[in-house]
Amino acid sequence: MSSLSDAYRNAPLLSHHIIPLDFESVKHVPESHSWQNFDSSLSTRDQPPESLPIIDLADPNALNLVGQVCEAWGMFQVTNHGISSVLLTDVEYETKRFFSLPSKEKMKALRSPGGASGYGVARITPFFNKFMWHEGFTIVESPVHHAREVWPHGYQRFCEVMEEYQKKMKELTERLLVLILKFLGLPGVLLDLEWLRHPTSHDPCRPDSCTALQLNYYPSCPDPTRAMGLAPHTDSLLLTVIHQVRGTHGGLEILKDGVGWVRIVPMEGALVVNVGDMLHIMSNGMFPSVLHRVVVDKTSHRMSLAYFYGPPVDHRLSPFTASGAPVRFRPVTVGKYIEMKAKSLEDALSQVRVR
Ligand SMILES: C=C1C[C@]23C[C@@]1(O)CC[C@H]2[C@@]12CCC[C@@](C)(C(=O)O1)[C@H]2[C@@H]3C(=O)O
Ligand SMILES: O=C(O)CCC(=O)C(=O)O
Ligand SMILES: [Fe+2]
Repeated sequence: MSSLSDAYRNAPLLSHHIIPLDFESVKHVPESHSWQNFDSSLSTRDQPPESLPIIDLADPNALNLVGQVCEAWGMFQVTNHGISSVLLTDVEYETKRFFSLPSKEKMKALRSPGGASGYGVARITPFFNKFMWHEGFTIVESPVHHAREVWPHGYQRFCEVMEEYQKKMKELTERLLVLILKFLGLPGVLLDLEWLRHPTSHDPCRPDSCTALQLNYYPSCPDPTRAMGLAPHTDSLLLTVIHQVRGTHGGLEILKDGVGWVRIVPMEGALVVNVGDMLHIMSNGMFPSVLHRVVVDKTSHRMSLAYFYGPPVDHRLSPFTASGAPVRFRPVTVGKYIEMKAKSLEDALSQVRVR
C-alpha cells in the first residue's frame, strides 16, 4: 500500500453513500436525514460555551503548553500559526466558489466508490442510519483532476490556492508535531521527521507523509434540532488543523469527560488543532483522540477546512514510551489502520489495543 486510495480500495462505498442531498431544493428535513434525540441531556448547546485553550506558538513555553492541552483536551486553538490572513481569504473564496455551484455542477467532481478524493458525503456515512446535513470535497495532493471537470477553463486558481494552503498546513502540522513528540520525550535526532527516520522504503518517489484537505459545507437547515452536520467521530491521522470560515457561525462541538458536548466558538486569527487516533496510538494513550461533531443552524450555512496529517501510508506506527511503560497498542501500518477505520469506525482503535 502506498497511497490513501490504496487504503480505501478494500473498503469501497456504495453510490448512495457518496451522493449528497440537493439541500437547495428541500424545505423540510427528510426522514433520511432526521436524527432522533441526538442532542440528549449531554448537550451543552444552550449553556455558556467553555473556552478551548489557546496557545500562542510564539510563547517560549509553547512545548509544555501544547503537551498539557493534548493530554487534558485533545483539542486546542493556536495563534501566531504562520498562515497569512491573505491565504485564508483566498481558500475561503475558492471554497465558497465550489459549494455555491448548483448541485449538478458539483456532481461533476463526485468521488469514485473506492477513491479518496472528490465531492461527496463524509466517509463515515455508512456507519450511521441517518444521513448528515453536510457536503464535502476531499483533496489529496492536487485537486486538478476533479477541478478540471467542474471548471474546464477556470480550475487553475482553485488548484493553486488549495496547493499553497496544503503546503503551509504541512509546515504548521510538522512544527506542532515536533513540539508534541518532544514533550513525549522522543530523541531530538528523530525530530526533523522524514518519517521519524524510519526508512521502511528506499523508494525516492515515496511520499513523505499522508495528508488530505477536506472542505466542509453545512447548509442552513429548516430544523437543526433534528439534523446532524457531522456525526460524532474521532479523526484517524495524527493531527487535524481546522479553519472555520470567517463570517460563518460556529457548530463544532467536542465531547468532554464529565461535562458533555462543548461548543467551540470560532476565534478570529486562531486555528483549531485536534489529536487523531494515530497520535493516540503513538503516545501510548497519553494523548487521546477526541470525539467531536458538528451541529447546524437554521438561518446560516457554515464552512470549514480540515487538514489531516499522518506518516506515509507504509509507515509502521507503534507507541513511544519514554519511561519504558508497557505498550498499550500493537504496531500497525498507517494504511492498514485507515482500512480498519473504513471498515469499522468505532472498533478500529480497540482492534489495535493490547491492554
Ligand atoms: C485522510 C482522511 C481523513 C478522513 C478520511 C480521509 O481520507 C479524508 C477525509 C477525512 C474525513 C473528513 C470528515 C470526517 C472524517 C471522519 C471522514 O469521514 O472523512 C475524516 C476522515 C478521518 O479522519 O478518518
Ligand atoms: O467542520 C468542522 O469544524 C469539523 C470538521 C471535522 O471534524 C472533520 O472534517 O473531520
Ligand atoms: Fe473531524
